[in-house]
Order: sequence, then C-alpha cells, then structure tokens
Amino acid sequence: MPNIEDFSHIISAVAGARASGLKIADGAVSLMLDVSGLNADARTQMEADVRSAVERAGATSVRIMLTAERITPRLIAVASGKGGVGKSTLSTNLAIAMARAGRSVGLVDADIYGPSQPRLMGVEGVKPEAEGKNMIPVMGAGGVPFLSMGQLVNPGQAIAWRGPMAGNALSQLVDAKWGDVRDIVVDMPPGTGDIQLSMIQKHKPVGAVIISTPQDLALIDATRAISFFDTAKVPIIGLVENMAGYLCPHCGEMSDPFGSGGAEAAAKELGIPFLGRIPLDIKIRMASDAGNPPALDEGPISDAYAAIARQVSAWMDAPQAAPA
Ligand SMILES: Nc1ncnc2c1ncn2[C@@H]1O[C@H](COP(=O)(O)OP(=O)(O)OP(=O)(O)O)[C@@H](O)[C@H]1O
Repeated sequence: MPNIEDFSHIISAVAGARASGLKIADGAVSLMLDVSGLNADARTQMEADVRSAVERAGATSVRIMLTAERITPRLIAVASGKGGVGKSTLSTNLAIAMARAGRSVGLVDADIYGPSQPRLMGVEGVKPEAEGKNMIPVMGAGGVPFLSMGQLVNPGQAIAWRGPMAGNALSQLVDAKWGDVRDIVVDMPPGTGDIQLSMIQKHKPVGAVIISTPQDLALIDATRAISFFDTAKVPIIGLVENMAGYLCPHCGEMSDPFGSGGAEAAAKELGIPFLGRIPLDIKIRMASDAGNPPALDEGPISDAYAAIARQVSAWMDAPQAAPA
C-alpha cells in the first residue's frame, strides 16, 4: 500500500495544487478538491480522474469533497474602435471556446446600440427570470450562461441613453446570479465615448481584447480604443484581426479584400500582444445568424477561436488578472 507521500504525488500529478487535506486510514483515502473556476463537466472529469488514480494506486475507498471559493466574476471587455468589425461574433465565440476548454465563463451583451447576442447565442426572445432583485442568466449556445441589454429593453430603445443609464443597466447584467461563473466576457458598445467610459468606470474589467479588421482606417480606430483603455487603466490582453484573408469557396484562392497582417504589425508597433486572426468566411456569418456559433464546430474556424481563447485564458490565469 502506498504511503501518504506516494498518494500525494499521484494526486498532484492529476490535480496540481487543487488537492488538499489528504488523509489515509486503513487504505481509505479522503481529500478535498478545489474546483473553483471549472465548469460542471470539468469538475466531474477532475473528480473522476483523481478517484481513478487513487483507486489504481490501491486505495480501498476514496472520499473526495469538492470545494469552490465564492467568487465575484471578473470581466473581460471585448471592444472595438468602431462598429461592424465583428466584435459581437468574437465575444460569443471567445466565451464558447473558453467554456469548451473547461472554464466557467459567462457572456454579457452590453452593446446598447445593437444587442445581437440573443441571436448569436440561439436564444432570441428568451427572457431571463429573476430571483428577488437579481436576474438569472439564460443558458445560451454551448451551455454558456448569458444576459443581454436586448433582454432589458426593446430594440432601438437604449440608443438614446446617456452614460449613467448605460452604467446602471450594465449593473443589472453584471450583478445577476452568475453562480460559479468565474469570468464574464463583455461585448462592449463599439467606440470610445461617454457611454463606454461610464460602463468601465462602474464595472472595471480586468483586461480588454480589442478587435479590428486589417485595413488602415479600422486600425486607427483600434488604436484609439487601446489608448482609451490605457487612460482608464484597464490592461490590454491583446489585439485580434478579424476578416483577414478571404478564401474563395469556388476557386479556393485566398485574397485579401481588407489587406492582411495590418493588425499584427500595429500590435507590434503598439507593444501589445497579437492574439490571432479570424478569416473572412461566409460560414461564420451564416452559422452565427442561425444561432450556431462556429466555435462549437470542429475545423479551422473553431481552431482559430480556440487559439485566441487559450491566450486569453492564460492571461486570466497569470498574476495580473488576480483580484487586488
Ligand atoms: N470573420 C468573419 N467572416 C465573415 N463574416 C463575419 C466575420 N466576423 C463577423 N462577421 C459578420 O459581420 C457582421 C458584423 O459582425 P458583428 O455583429 O460581430 O460586428 P460588431 O463589431 O459587433 O458590430 P456592431 O458594432 O454592429 O455590434 C455580422 O453579420 C457577422 O456575422
């Protein structure tokens, strides 16, 4: 029978620093497993992995107590200098790709000008319920819980809002019953005006992902968005290039209607990380419009979102994203 040190090694090979309180009595092993920040599937998987490793090593019985710290979700802002560059599409697919990697992540659609997430998440017309004063997020595509400005007001109504109203509306979404959600991807309204400032002053994101198309004019707007977050002291996680390169579905030739590589060059010049590029592909628009986010699929598009999600997740796991 292995001793307590052997079991400790076996368990930490599977669960890293998440295991604690290991005890052994007559071959019966008990321990605690901190599953904070993991979604339900990842929790079940980790528990099962630890259990089978301990059983394989010869334990007569295994008792695992799952614990999770109560957490206030951290916000990841997805922002762009101007509209129409694919910010909402990226927000949805980033959240889904992070969830597919086992993270406990939610999505908030704070774009008061054109809340499009209910459609992208396949839950158009679904109204969230409330528990007391708090809203309960609805379950969107990929099992990602989500709330949208579009669920608070009728389309078009919010456009006349001023900063404080937008800030208060965002509070309703962010202060909802998020359960064990650790990180919330926030689809910001495009631009860098008072509305956006009020929102981030009220609910400071831990970091911002900026999205741009590759052409010069869009990059100038992206640069403005970057300095906006700099001024607000919100660190930039990195820049994503969207609609980079068009693969012709008929002849298979790759062309660059908006140029290509502009965002990567701009990121280098600005000294911020480049997180990756998403091609211009009609399949992205069609799948999104049908409420089937492409990040849920298999293939190169989904891989591109997963690669961006990995970098954002790594940034969130590093010390700079830890709560003060
Ligand atoms: N890589 C892509 N390839 C093809 N179509 C895309 C791509 N990214 C986004 N789109 C499409 O472009 C349109 C605009 O995208 P999206 O709504 O995500 O942009 P946005 O920046 O959030 O816009 P808004 O500022 O209006 O909210 C949508 O029809 C979307 O399906």
